[in-house]
Amino acid sequence: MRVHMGSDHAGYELKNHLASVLRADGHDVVDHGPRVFDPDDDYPVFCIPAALGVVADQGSLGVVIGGSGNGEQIAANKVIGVRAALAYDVETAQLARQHNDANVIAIGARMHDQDGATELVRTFLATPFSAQERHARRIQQISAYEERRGEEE
Ligand SMILES: O=C(CO)[C@H](O)[C@H](O)COP(=O)(O)O
Repeated sequence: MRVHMGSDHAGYELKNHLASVLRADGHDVVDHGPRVFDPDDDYPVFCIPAALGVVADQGSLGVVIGGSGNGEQIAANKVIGVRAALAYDVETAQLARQHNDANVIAIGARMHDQDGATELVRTFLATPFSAQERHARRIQQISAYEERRGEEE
């Protein structure tokens, strides 16, 4: 599977670690940066391109990483077609796929050790959407809102 990744300085080390783990697992990783560690860099610069990469690349998934994962999730969710979920344990990583058909996972590098974060990402990538009618219906309601965004409610 192709995996689009982006982070900021706080997620830089974990992003690089995950990129090599996922490549070893057989995934095709596209690294949207940062390419070098800069303690003053900003997550939207890298996480929005990663999210755009997911939307432009059908069947791919995304991983965005920062200190908490919050801003990275917010930035990714501004891209139309992205459903980014902040996963903080294995169950939220699973549910993000099963119930929400999330196409981007956000991870807080300051909240987990490398092995813990790796488990969350592997779980996310390996879990399919349940396709249950009630979940598909709710996702469709979000997509419909996205399409009419800016129009009067
Ligand atoms: O998690 C994040 C956004 O939600 C950022 O990684 C975090 O805010 C960066 O903090 P600092 O610039 O103090 O290292």
